[in-house]
Amino acid sequence: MDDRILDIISSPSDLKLLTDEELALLANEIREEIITVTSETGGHVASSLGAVEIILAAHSLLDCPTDKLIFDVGHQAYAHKLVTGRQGMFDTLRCYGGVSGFPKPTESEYDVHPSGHASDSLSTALGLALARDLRGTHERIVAVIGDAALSGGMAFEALNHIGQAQSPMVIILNDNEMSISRNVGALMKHLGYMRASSQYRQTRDSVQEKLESSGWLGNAMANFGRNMKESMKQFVIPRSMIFEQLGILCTAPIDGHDIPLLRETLANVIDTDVPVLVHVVTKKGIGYGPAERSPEVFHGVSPFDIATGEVKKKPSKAPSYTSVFSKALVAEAANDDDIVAITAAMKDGTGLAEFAELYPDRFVDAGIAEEHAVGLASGLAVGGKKPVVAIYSTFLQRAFDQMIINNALPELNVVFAIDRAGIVGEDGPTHHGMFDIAYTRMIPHMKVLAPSNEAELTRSLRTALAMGGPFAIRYPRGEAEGVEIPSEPEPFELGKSRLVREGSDAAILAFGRMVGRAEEAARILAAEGIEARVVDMRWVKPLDADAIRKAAKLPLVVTVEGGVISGGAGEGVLGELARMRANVPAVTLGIDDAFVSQGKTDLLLRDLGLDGEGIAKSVKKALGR
Ligand SMILES: Cc1ncc(C[n+]2csc(CCOP(=O)(O)OP(=O)(O)O)c2C)c(N)n1
Ligand SMILES: CC(=O)[C@@H](O)[C@H](O)COP(=O)(O)O
Ligand SMILES: [Mg+2]
Repeated sequence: MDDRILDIISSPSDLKLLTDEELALLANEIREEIITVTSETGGHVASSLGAVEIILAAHSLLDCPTDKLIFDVGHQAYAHKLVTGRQGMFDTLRCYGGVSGFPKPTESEYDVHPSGHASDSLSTALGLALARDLRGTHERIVAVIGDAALSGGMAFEALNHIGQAQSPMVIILNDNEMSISRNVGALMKHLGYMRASSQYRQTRDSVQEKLESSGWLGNAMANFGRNMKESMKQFVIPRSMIFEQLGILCTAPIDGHDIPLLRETLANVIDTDVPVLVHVVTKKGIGYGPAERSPEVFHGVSPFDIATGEVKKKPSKAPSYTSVFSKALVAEAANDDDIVAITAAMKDGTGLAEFAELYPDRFVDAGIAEEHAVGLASGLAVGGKKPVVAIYSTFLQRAFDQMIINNALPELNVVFAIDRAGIVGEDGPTHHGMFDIAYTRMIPHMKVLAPSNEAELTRSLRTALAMGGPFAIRYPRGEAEGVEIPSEPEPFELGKSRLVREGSDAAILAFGRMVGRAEEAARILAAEGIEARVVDMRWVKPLDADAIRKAAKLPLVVTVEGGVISGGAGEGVLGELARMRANVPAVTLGIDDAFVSQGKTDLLLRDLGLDGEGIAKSVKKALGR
């Protein structure tokens, strides 16, 4: 590619030298770069394509990094990365050791906070604004937030505070009517109303203009037009000004792909002395046909063929855990009318699309609102239903309190289907499901299952629905193990593990996906003359005390789990050993006290010493071999 404007942009201040036409050319180049790179790396294509002009317009007016540009979720910020000195390494996007898919302060001084989880940008923005006010300085604070992220509880709480605090800041609402799938909720309807009424206002104003300038129609008609305008104002304003009622000035919706209009509007409000919301209407995926046509697919996409938009499928030996869960839940729901499935804006990601299709009345998309989703589940359970709440491990962190107080304390029948448990890969530290073992097992009344393969997953769901009470089932992202799935899954016995392999030199007590790795370790060890017993512990809570007692009779006990060691299942085993006064050396393997970076899951597990080789090495070290 010759003579690209992009290649001479080393910092956002370079954008100030460009005309509107040049900025529009740059937007095209950025789109081409995003599509080229993500076709190899995968990534959040549709949201990033939709936010290019917003980012260029904002950066061309702001003086970052002194001024602050904050991104909600951060999945739309690729253009920001490209104009803040990272285009040279942009082809490493989401790769091991490469550029993060989200804003990351340790990567660039232009990245304000580690984005990844939705709806937190406004709180951060207000915090920055209050800190600025206390300092007595005048930097500009701008937050970019999507229409779906704005519906999250944290964003609502922040709006409530922003309206009261009246600290100057600009909120750019990037309204594309989409979450990952179609956006939901009353706020989304309200935004639609604002868009529609603004279109109405434009038409009405232009009609009025024509009427007023037309001698042919005469004054009487013009006055009629004016009267109509006044009466419509009363109709339009009270219903559309939710933000203004909260004390936040709000612009009429504008086209978020029109750089001159964006720049003009932002220039008008950027030196505001009150909070202002700029309502920007965009199209998710704009500039790339396949992404425009299928924004859900191109929200977060694997590598794809640019010409056709077809996702490059890796050969797989097994279905994904998510799709196994999806089918198992549909099968359970066919026999039990009380089952209700709940997602927090992740219908496709959590595999609930088929359920939603088959049982629309028993499916709830709560929006990006994990706390609410879990609270709602509790209400449904009190009302006699059996809610199954499917949420990614990392996002369920948001609903920790609701799990404890609303669900576990009253011992309600709620099943938490915790998808993306453990290392998830390219999304990196904000998305790894490292904490769910710790945060579920500490909750009284909660039972926790960690299936080690797809057959175990179907049995786990059957067990949870049959046994009742608060139940968590954790399973990982990606391909399952390729074992046969029972057509009639048999429920488990409470707190009973499964012996996978016998051995007398050490016992490896493994949880979930780590069972396969432990078996691999046992094979490596066997080749060196060390016989390790491998136990699929199945239950994180209650732990199988018998299996632990038997393990304590061997020279070494090793636990392996795909989450944090601190507070994890291994520490539960240590507790059992202590209670038994067992005098046996024990090692807990898992994720040490650190966040885990991005990259291919197998690579990250290897780094963590949680592949077969790593586990075998730890066993040998502990045995002094
Ligand atoms: C707490 C939390 N829940 C769920 C998600 C998953 N998620 C990422 S982006 C997204 C949709 C965002 O929609 P919107 O804010 O409108 O931005 P758009 O992608 O439309 O630009 C969701 C549900 C998340 N990142 N964080
Ligand atoms: C930005 C975000 O939070 C989601 O889009 C997430 O990246 C989805 O992850 P999966 O690819 O595992 O569904
Ligand atoms: Mg959106």
